[in-house]
Amino acid sequence: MDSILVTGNGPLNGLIPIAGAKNACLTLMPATLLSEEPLTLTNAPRLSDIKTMTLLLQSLGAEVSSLQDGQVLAMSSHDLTSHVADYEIVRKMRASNLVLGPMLARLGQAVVSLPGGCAIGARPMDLHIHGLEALGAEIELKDGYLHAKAPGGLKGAVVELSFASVGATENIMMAATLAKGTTVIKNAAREPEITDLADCLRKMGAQIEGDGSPDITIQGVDRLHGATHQVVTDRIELGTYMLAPAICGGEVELLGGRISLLGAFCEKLDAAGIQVTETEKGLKVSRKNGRVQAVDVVTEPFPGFPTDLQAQMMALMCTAEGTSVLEEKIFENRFMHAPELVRMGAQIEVHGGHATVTGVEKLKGAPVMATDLRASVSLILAGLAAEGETKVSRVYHLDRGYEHVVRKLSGVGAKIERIKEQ
Ligand SMILES: CC(=O)N[C@H]1[C@@H](OP(=O)(O)OP(=O)(O)OC[C@H]2O[C@@H](n3ccc(=O)[nH]c3=O)[C@H](O)[C@@H]2O)O[C@H](CO)[C@@H](O)[C@@H]1O
Ligand SMILES: C=C(OP(=O)(O)O)C(=O)O
Repeated sequence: MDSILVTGNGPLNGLIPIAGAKNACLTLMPATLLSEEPLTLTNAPRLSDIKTMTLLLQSLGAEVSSLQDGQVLAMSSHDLTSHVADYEIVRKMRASNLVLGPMLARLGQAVVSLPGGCAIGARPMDLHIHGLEALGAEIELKDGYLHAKAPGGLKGAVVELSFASVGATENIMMAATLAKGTTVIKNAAREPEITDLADCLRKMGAQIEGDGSPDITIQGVDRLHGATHQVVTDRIELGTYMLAPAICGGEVELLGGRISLLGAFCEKLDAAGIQVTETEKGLKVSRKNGRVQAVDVVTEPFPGFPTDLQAQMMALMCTAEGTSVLEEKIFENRFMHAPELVRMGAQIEVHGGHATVTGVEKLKGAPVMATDLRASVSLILAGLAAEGETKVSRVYHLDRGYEHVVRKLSGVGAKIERIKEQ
């Protein structure tokens, strides 16, 4: 298993290109199942999760080719040969569940392994199931698989989500594009990835309004056609790399970045003493002056502070002036990075869903272990600001969501290398 070796090396300066969004691409790819005609995605990120989704779609009979160094995904679902999403693939990646809505809509049936819990939380699928049942699907759990069918086709309905789940909104929205009549999703998720999916579906002929607001209306159509779509910028990769000059000093421009993608994250950076300026090419980030100030953070659905940036923000707070409280309201077990940061000299106390961080002058390098995707990058950020060497093991988590981390960070002056281990 490979590891990443980081040595604290002072301020960072230069440019970092931001990739297309993993979480957008993982819902855009299953959208190909809605049409017999080809769907081409440009600006796809080169990540292991994208490879996993490629394998899943191929196992269903879709053709998926990765062109131009993986940045273009050319997909066709003309002849689907299976409607079963196998446990062996689904267990590797929860987002596999996003084939459920499209397969049900196109084929009238789908068998999808229930993903089960993961390190950050239990993550049930009840909202996906209730939403699809409201559209007329019959769903039962057998042998660990969701068996879904809609023999008479799906019918539009009003679906009120008790929580603005990203995945449930995506599954229901995709299914509703081919349902008969009108579907309204109330309390829908408003994340930029939802709007990106709606944009792509509209290019395929879907009739969708209201994405980006809590009420999305979908007028079902008989069929969708092919399209080409550029994947939106990855706001989580963007936010992660914005924190690099915030932690280390210096000035970094994030190519492709936009403030509108970041919601409350930018407001918190401003309050912490970080300057963010929109440029023609992206966002420029530097410290305003002096030490970063402690700020309190509560994770919430978009446009609130994203849970996927909580671990990275905690790394910043570890050396801020004062005490901050980070409250995790989306996932019940998303503080596993805290004990690893403590090994680097951070002062953090976790009580339930709250972590209290008292800033120290300097972190110290240490061997640490990545426990999930965002935890792994938070340890790298902390390592960049620490004295000495930090070795982050289990970096396969990192490969799920960050392409070319070593190249991108060494490009702005960081001392970072990947160590290949047998
Ligand atoms: C591939 C992808 O896009 N992943 C993102 C997506 O995950 P994902 O779509 O899984 O996240 P959700 O918005 O669905 O989950 C948010 C909360 O709702 C709960 N819930 C969800 C569905 C359900 O049927 N029942 C239920 O109780 C979950 O357990 C969790 O506590 O949004 C999360 C929240 O922004 C991000 O952290 C993930 O990076
Ligand atoms: C939690 C994440 O991903 P997933 O939903 O695929 O587990 C993430 O991207 O931080």
